[in-house]
Amino acid sequence: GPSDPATPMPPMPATPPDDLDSGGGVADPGREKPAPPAASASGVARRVELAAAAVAGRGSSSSSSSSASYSDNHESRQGFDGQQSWRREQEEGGGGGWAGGGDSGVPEDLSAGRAAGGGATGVVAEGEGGKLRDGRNRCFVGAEGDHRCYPTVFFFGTSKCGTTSLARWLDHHPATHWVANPRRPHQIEETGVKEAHVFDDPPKGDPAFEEGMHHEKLFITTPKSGAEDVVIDYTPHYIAVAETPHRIADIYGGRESGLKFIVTLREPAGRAISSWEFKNEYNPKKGRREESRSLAKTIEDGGRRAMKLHACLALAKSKAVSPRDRDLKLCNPRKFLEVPLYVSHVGKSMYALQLERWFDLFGRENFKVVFTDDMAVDPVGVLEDVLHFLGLELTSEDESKGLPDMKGWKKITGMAYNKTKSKKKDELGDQVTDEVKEGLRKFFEPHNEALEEILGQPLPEAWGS
Ligand SMILES: Nc1ncnc2c1ncn2[C@@H]1O[C@H](COP(=O)(O)OS(=O)(=O)O)[C@@H](OP(=O)(O)O)[C@H]1O
Repeated sequence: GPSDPATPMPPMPATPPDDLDSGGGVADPGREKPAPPAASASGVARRVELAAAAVAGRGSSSSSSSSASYSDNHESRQGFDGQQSWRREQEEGGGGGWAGGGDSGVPEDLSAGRAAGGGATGVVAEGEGGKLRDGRNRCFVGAEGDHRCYPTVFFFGTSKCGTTSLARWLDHHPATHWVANPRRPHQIEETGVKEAHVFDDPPKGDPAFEEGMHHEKLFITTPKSGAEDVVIDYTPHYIAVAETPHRIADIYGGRESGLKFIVTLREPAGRAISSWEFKNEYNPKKGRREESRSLAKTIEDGGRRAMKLHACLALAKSKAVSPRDRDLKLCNPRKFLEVPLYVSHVGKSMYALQLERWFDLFGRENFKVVFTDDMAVDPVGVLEDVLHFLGLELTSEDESKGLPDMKGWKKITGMAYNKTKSKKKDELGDQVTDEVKEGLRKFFEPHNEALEEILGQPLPEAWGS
């Protein structure tokens, strides 16, 4: 992995400050995507009420700061800057938002254009971009006449596996569009990558985000896009949350839904250490480090917990427990691993346990697995592979279908993000001994074997001990 000095890494000219999160929606100022199609008269069925547009117009001003440490940090639910103003607006009934009138604001039937909820109006595109599980169209036309499509691609790390780099590389392709974060509705109008967090955990006690409101969240966070575009929900943490694949399947259906998934994976010991380093940071809002355990303690705790989860999953298999009961009840990681799951450094590196849920629901064939190792060695090749998986090309003469030349891509993929600073590595280096690293790698050996089996492809050689 990239922490291994023997592995060549591309130059990292664009390393952002540590606190620049991958969810900040940092748009590349030099890059403009071609405008998505406006609603054409022929593509328009009828006007419907779209409360979402009202929400989009009243984003919280406090949440646009790029220095907000946001990435990988939501389970804490404390001190989230956008949340308070959001809730206040909900309580005040501000502007007939999607929660207005006791209705979610999502039209009951997008394709039929039936009115629902509060004040704004919009138009529905008929029959483009496929259907959701309940028969609604995946694409619709917003209040301002712009065309929007729900995502059909989910890109979830694991975090610390180079997800930010790959997402930002992909963002340079003109056909990619990114789902915004429902707690930061202003992001809908921004271009650029942001972590969506539509299908993971609702903040506790906020009625606007209670369980079961994922459809509504998706509806308000869907970016301007055409049916031919690739709309991506990028949320590295999804892999860890057992509820997430079930929530997605409830809306889209399973294997037959046509959804695609991108998953980046890194040698698990290296990932666990990077995750521990990342969280070993003083959080001024909390007045403490998010992760205060020593690395050794993390490994001991995490290993013990992870093995219990492993045993539960084996039991569920032997008793033929349904995937839903297994994931949501019997073997929910929250019962076994560290909560918040963001500090489950060992548990989140047990990729097979997590991917099994996704493969069961959506089919292995719909997943593109990217090894971080390959991103370091052949970034253009990795990106091309991912783009092909999405039905896209690196280059095209048509500016809506690719970049004009390879030179652009070489430069773009030479950028690597979220590298742990050497100052921090030095500070924590005493704990990251060869012995600890070797111990961790040994621990993960059987899990890597399980991973190789469910992936049906060999793991990078560098993962071996
Ligand atoms: N191109 C490329 N090739 C190989 N490795 C890379 C690349 N880009 C980023 N990185 C390394 O990935 C780590 C950050 O991963 P993420 O962006 O997923 O982190 S985060 O979860 O979004 O915070 C982080 O690892 P550590 O430095 O070990 O912490 C980065 O150095």
